[in-house]
Amino acid sequence: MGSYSGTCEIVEESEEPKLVQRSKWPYRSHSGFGVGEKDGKCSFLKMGYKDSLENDINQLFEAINLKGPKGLSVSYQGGASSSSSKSALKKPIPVGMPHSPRVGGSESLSLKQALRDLCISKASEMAAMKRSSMSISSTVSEAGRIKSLFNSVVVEPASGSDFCGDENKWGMVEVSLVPEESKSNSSRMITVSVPHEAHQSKSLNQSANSSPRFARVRTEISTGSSKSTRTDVSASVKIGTQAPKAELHWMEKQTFASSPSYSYADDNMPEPENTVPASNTLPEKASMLKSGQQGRLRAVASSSSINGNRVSRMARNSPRVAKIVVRRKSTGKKKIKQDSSTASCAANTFSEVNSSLDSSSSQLVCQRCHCSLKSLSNESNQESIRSQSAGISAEVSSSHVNSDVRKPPLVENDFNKRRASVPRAKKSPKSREKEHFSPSSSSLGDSTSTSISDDSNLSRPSCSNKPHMSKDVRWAAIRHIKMQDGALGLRHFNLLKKLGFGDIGTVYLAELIGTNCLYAIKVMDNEFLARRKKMPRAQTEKEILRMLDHPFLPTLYTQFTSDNLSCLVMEYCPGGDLHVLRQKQPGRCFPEPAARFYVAEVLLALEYLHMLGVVYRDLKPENILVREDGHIMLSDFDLSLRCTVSPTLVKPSSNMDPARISGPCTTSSCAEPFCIEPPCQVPCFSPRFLPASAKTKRKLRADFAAQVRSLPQLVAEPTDARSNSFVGTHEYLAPEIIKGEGHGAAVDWWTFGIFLYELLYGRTPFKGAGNEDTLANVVLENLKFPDSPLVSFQARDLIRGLLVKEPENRLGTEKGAAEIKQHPFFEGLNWALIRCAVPPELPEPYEFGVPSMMSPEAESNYLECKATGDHLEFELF
Ligand SMILES: Nc1ncnc2c1ncn2[C@@H]1O[C@H](COP(=O)(O)OP(=O)(O)OP(=O)(O)O)[C@@H](O)[C@H]1O
Repeated sequence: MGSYSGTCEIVEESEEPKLVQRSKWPYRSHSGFGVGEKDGKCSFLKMGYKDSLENDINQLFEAINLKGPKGLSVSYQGGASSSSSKSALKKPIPVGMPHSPRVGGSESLSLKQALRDLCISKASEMAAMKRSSMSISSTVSEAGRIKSLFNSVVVEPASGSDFCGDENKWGMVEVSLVPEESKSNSSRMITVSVPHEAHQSKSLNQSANSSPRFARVRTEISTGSSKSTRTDVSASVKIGTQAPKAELHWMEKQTFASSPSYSYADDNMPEPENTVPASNTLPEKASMLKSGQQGRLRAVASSSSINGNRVSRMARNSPRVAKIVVRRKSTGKKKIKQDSSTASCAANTFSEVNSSLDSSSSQLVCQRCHCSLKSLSNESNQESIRSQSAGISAEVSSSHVNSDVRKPPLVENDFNKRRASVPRAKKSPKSREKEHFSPSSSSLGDSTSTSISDDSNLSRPSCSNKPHMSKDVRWAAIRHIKMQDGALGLRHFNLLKKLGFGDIGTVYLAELIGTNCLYAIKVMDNEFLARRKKMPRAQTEKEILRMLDHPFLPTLYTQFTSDNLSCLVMEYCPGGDLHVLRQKQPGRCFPEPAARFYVAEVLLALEYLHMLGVVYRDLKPENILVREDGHIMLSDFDLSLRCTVSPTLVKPSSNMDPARISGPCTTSSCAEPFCIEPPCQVPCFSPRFLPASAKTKRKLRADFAAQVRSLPQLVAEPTDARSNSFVGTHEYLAPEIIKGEGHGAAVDWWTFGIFLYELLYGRTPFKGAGNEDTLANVVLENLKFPDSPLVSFQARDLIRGLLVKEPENRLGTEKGAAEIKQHPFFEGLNWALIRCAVPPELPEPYEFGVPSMMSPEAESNYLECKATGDHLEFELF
């Protein structure tokens, strides 16, 4: 058919094999290969132009004469006609070159005339042909698409396999993706077009599955000789050696392309037949890709997910683009599992990241192994990288397939390996330590069910869930020990001092050995708790501590069980508690500004707890610890009540008690905050006369506050939580608890009022001679304020609003902490920045750090647990 590569043939549809056998028209692929049809072997036919023309005409005559207008089929034929399938004939086979009749202009007139006559006389056939030509046009675009991808894939016969014929191997060939230059240099390559769209590849996949002959296409994209990103794509290309069409079948073998260093095999996928081993795959092409030459096919993982069941990949070719989107199961684990080089390579990558971050990071030097612990800023950076990798919504653009590295979660893997190699013998033989996971979690189940292995702990460090402490080196210290020894136990700590004890345990100051990091460890004897039926209290405390992430609440770094002792490793507060601190104040009470500061921070902590569905119930100065920086930390949650919270929008009630919304001296003619006008009934601290402008400003602020109070309020605190437990401390018990009427979050506002009262006056308001008297006073006695010390009207007004005996009328019951925050006692306070405010001065310098009485060098600490009455005593010896 002349020298053109590619032919457009009009062939008469035939179901008779013999007719097809007669049709021996050669065809040529544009690469110069011809495929004969009979024996299935490749034949390279070259014909002279004239011979070819005459042969064509003869064949045409023969075809026209022999066949009636049963229907004509037009086919861009990639091979000789096949008798195998009628349906197959209906689909044109694309061949990648222009199609034109081979009839030229230099033939003899008689021949031309004969042809013309033939055409005229066979008008009916032409009509049929016209109908068929419509299908040609509709299929040309598809053919073009197939052609484009066909061109992008170079088919090379696999070693030992015959492209055309090896029936034993079903005509399987290896198709490798190579740079364009490689293709042009190869004289044996056949280009194959692959449809662009995923659904097309899917349909082709189906059709190819039913075809007997197909070629497997394996693509490999390498980024370097040593570190290769390999994308194995299994494609089946039905070559038209027996049927006059080609079908393509693409099946992604591997979808992992997040790093150029990965090599991966998927267990779920059957190994393709006749695939070339990875080592045989085009190293020179890999280097070409590396040097910037664009491969014919570039893999784009557009949205692959390691955890989900969806992995998408886009294969691009420039300028021809082929997209292959494959949905398949998770592959992430396997890539790590099955290729250790992957892990090591990624570890290198991470070490590079680490080194780049080192300069800006604070370091903690481990005294034991002399390695440095990076601050959490590094950890969080790495964490973000890990999570990016772990998420594997990896999109490796075609232009960045070699450089845009998605890092895998190899640190975890690395750690897991190290952990696996940590011998159990490293642990103390007498300790039976069981590690628990301590991140804040929305899960509120029991600790055994929520405890997570160390692996999970490290892959998702607790600090990542506690942003306000994310820079804390104590996280890094704990994690370092865990990575080093696999699990944390009491043996890792030097217990330096007993800080105190309560109903369910003893709290020790402890140093994590080799890190200079101090912690408060609450040690609880499980046997003792079980015997005294206090296990639920311990459990409640653990669960709540795990949830917390707030500047005025304790951070739980980790928890573990060691020798049947439950240990909670928390933030250490060196400033003592407010009860002790108050005793040290002149007059045993705090100045009002200091009291205001402390209650404000406590209010924020309570508000946060309420929003988490925790009613604290045990507010008292003993449970308010002072941090090193002077800010507070609310501790001790074993009496807390867990409940659900359903945020509601509360409109202002029209008949609100004026006492609850009173501003500064609202009933007085005086606008002074601390005036001595009779209606205020309180002496002022120091009479001041403000300039008119200040008065105006104050008035405006009061008006604005009133307007704010009149707005609807979103309440996200428990308003209907109920409990009948008799819990708390006598002097702090709310009337509804004493009366056993059932109580809810409002009890915290009662205790908040008692707390403020105690800070300001140095004693609680209803204290009696004994506990019984105290309880009776709480229920029956009216609130009274002593004459001294002097306390502002606003403070007393707030206390009055809080210590309302009926909980439904109590300040805070309706709108929670927001209602209390708006009280004039807190006017001008910047709630959002109070954590940055300068705290009240401590009465005397506190001894921060390690007490000298106990040697930090004492490495062999043992706990002795003594139960004396209802109390546990743990002693060091
Ligand atoms: N993080 C900490 N930092 C410093 N000291 C602490 C810390 N936690 C607790 N303490 C001290 O330990 C003492 C006992 O702690 P805690 O009250 O939590 O034990 P408890 O058994 O829960 O007590 P309770 O009987 O109130 O339930 C406290 O009074 C406090 O002084």
